[in-house]
Amino acid sequence: MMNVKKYKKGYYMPPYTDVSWAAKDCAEKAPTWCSVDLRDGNQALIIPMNLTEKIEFYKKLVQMGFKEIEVGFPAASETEYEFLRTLVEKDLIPDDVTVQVLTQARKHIIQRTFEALEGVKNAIVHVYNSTSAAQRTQVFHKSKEEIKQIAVEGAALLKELTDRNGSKYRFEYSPESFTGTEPEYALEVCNAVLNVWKPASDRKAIINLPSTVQMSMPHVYASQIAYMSQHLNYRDNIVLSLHPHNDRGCGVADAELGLLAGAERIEGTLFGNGERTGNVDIVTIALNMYAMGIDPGLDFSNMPELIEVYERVTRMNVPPRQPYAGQLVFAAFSGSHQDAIAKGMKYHADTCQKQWSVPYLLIDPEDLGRHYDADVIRINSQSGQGGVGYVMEQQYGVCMPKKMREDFSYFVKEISDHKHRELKPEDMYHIFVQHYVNIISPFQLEDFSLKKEETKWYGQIVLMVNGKKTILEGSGNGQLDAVSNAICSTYGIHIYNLVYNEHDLDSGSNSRGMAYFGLTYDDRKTAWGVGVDTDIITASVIAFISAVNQMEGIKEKVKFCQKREAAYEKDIYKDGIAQH
Ligand SMILES: CC(=O)SCCNC(=O)CCNC(=O)[C@H](O)C(C)(C)COP(=O)(O)OP(=O)(O)OC[C@H]1O[C@@H](n2cnc3c(N)ncnc32)[C@H](O)[C@@H]1OP(=O)(O)O
Ligand SMILES: CC(C)C(=O)C(=O)O
Ligand SMILES: [Mg+2]
Repeated sequence: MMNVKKYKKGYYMPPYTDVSWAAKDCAEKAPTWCSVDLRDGNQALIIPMNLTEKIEFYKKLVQMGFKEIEVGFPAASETEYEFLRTLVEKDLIPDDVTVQVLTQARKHIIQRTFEALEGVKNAIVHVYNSTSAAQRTQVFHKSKEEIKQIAVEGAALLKELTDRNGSKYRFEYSPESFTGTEPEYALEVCNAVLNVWKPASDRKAIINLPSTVQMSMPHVYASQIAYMSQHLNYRDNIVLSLHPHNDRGCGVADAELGLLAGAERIEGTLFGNGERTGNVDIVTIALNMYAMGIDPGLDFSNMPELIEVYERVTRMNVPPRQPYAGQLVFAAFSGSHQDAIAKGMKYHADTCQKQWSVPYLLIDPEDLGRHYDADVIRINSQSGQGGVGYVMEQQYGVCMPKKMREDFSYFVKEISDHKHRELKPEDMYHIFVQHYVNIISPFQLEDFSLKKEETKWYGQIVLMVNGKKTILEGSGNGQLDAVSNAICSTYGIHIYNLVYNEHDLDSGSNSRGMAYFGLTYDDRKTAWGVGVDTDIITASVIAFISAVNQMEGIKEKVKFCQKREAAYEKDIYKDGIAQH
């Protein structure tokens, strides 16, 4: 049974702060990114990554441009410890990359962490303890003062061990469960930690404010961040960091508003892996910036490869609607979207647009290594002629006349609807060929030979008509006209309003041409046919005959004519002698 009375707000609004941050429309530059895939992401996996998998993921993060990477919780397990040792011993930490390690504020855990760090040049040692009202009461059974003391002692030990081994490690403190902590108290604890570290401009401390569990609307978290930003001591020597989780589905909103409110750094994971509903998805925040013209400083140009590595080593899936990354996030199935995208792409190509503004596509999928043909315009029963025409043109160089595209797209949609599935480009091409190209019943072209005399063309057209060889005489203003006149007058076919188009299919001396014919008959019906040949006149004749063959009732009409012809012949050649 659901019982709403069981719940109340678990967060605390901060005392009034300057809210001018809320008037900004977006961050001015990218924050410092810190990937916590190998720690927070890893600790949430059903099977945490093994050493080999962690190394592969780590290398990918470095390759993408991460300069701060939380590589693990070295005191947690042998694998975690060994991983950091491997990075050191195999010299896998570039000079411009800082590895970060997480530790509880407990002496033996901190000591073990420092053992793992032996030989690391640039490190951030990240210590945390929970400060929330719920954890103070239920988990630690300690007063506010005692909890603050845990943080202060942990901070002091970090400083002592760092000073002792002569390294210049940077420090990070997280009041874990910050979002369930009274802001004034979180501030008091953070300031107490900072008083131990006394950060300087050349060795800034990181204060990381996690929405360990997301509890409020994003502007509340942002107000908490603004409050901390405006009241922390040593503010100029602090990097204010966010660590949003996603319990209410607002991780990205928390991060974006938190940046406006004063934060400078974001801890998150690729595709939002992490505890429960995950950590904030760095891909989304970074590409949201990219889409606004802000360089995120991370490289996502081969998203398919990134996804492949991520899915393999974490055994997680990137859902199809995951922003920027999911298989379907650039796909348009619906007709009006496809039409606008196809026209937008053409506009961009024709006018050499520098600024991306194609309708329905927030960014250019090709920037992420995705392809228009395979990823964008996809065909099902919701699609329209714009999309169908686009795919046929891009994939097969088939540029149908506009009216024919309409005819073809309805045909394609109907098939998709009845089969109840998406149609791939090869399916459509197959339908196109079967339905329009070189249709041979009842008429099949065998040969034609026409000559021009003065202004007119005369000659013979050899056809198989329902399998019977038939020679027709024809004349007309052009060769096509001669063929058309011969067939139409012999079989009583009335057509008007021809639509004709042709183009090269391939290049080179042996190139083939494609010709299209649309014939209007019975006032409103149109039949379409297509011919392909190295000789464009032959292609056109085939297209014409194919279109005639597509006319409704043509088979019956031709059969009737053939029967009448046979009867007539029987009549006049009765007994082998001509009667008239
Ligand atoms: C929100 C986050 O993601 S926080 C990070 C969480 N990640 C992980 O925990 C993954 C790695 N952790 C581990 O492998 C283990 O927890 C270890 C090895 C670090 C420690 O294991 P254990 O010693 O068995 O202790 P455990 O983690 O259960 O902690 C329990 C004790 O530590 C105390 N404790 C927990 N966190 C902290 C902390 N951050 N600082 C100080 N004390 C802490 C608890 O109050 C409890 O104390 P008690 O025994 O006096 O009741
Ligand atoms: C360790 C801390 C930063 C954490 O992961 C969290 O609070 O979510
Ligand atoms: Mg976390």
